[in-house]
Amino acid sequence: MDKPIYIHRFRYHFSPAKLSFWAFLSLSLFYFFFFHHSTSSPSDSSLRVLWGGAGWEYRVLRSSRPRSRAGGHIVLVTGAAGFVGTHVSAALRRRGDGVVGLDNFNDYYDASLKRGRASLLVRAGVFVVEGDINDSLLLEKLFNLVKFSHVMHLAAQAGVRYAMKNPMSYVNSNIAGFVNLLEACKTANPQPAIIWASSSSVYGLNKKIPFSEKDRTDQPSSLYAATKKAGEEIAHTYNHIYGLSITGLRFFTVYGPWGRPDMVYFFFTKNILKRKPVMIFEGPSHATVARDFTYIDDIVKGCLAALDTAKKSTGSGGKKKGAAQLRVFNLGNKSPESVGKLVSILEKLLKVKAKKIVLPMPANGDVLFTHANVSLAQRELGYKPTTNLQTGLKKFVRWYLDYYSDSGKKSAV
Ligand SMILES: O=C(O)[C@H]1O[C@H](OP(=O)(O)OP(=O)(O)OC[C@H]2O[C@@H](n3ccc(=O)[nH]c3=O)[C@H](O)[C@@H]2O)[C@H](O)[C@@H](O)[C@H]1O
Repeated sequence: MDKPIYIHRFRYHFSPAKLSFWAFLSLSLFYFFFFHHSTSSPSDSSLRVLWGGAGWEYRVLRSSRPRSRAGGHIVLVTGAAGFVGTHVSAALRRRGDGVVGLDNFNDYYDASLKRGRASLLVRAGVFVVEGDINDSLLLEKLFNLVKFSHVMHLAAQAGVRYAMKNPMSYVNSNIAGFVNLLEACKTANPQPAIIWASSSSVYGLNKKIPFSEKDRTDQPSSLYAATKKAGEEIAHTYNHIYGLSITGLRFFTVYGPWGRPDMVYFFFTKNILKRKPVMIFEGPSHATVARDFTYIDDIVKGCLAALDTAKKSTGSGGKKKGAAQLRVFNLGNKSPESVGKLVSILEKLLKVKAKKIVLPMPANGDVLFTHANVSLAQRELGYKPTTNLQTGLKKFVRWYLDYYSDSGKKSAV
């Protein structure tokens, strides 16, 4: 008996070879558009472009959703794979805010540490977009996709001494990148409120201690400090012209687990463990060099409080509708300690005697002393640092030993 005609037609169209071909083609197209499709950025061909596509948009949107629909901020965190950025992103997500991270994963220091932090964030439910704050198209795309209520801007070229080696990286990130971000924020609808990382280094050669927000900041001693000071002036302009609500936070030498390997507490730990010498700088006439070392958990609390107390920006469509909030706060520990004391705490925690070399501080942009007056932050943000250097370093050392324990895989750089 003849088979019905439709079965022949079926066989003709769906022979095993053709079926495999079409299946392969559809899967490739799906994979390409969902995971790999990226948009090119003509604005700067040097920027690595790793964003765009339906899958990427889906991840951005999912990450931006607050846990509960009622309330909950929607925050873009720049520098999310950085030291402070990771801790702040995780804390925001833990309490239920929607968080989208952004980071260019540059190689200023060991990028695998940044990848490790980003993996932590993925597990916490935060998607970190790989891209640069200088990429206007990317920022435009993100602001079109998500109505961010806040931007926590922590992406920056950090480090005081590196500014002598690579000055332009400070200009690119801390000035050009900041302006590019503010341009995107000013045109966004709604305009987000911005909280951003300034630095204790803006006090520069200021001699009055403890440093208060009212003290002079017109004598930066490093290019890093000068770019952060420029950021504060730029913030003033965007607040004044466009009604952006902006809060600058002057961080004082932040340290802790998942910290930055270019900072003293981190590479001194590495050197002590490897029985290599540590250089302790001293000022003229053997003056002690000291810092108001501030533990990361205290900084995170300050960042979240600044975000929670930020008023809305007043502009829309790039136009100011009324005066907007402009603030700056010190976030320090109120309790400076000498670098020598830091070394003696590390020696005890690591149970290794350090090979100390004391030498005059080179003319590298470092200042002798920092000490925060945090009474403004205490009054307005309820900021109250609670971790002393001994306790904070203990937590850092515990993390360090654990993270670098399988030293075959990771090596501190
Ligand atoms: O608060 C800030 O705004 C800045 O804090 C941090 O800068 P600093 O306070 O300079 O911290 P860090 O490098 O750990 O040096 C600590 C001390 O060790 C001394 N120092 C340095 C090197 C050395 O070999 N020996 C030494 O004694 C050195 O003279 C200094 O006194 C951030 O890096 C910076 O990005 C910014 O956020």
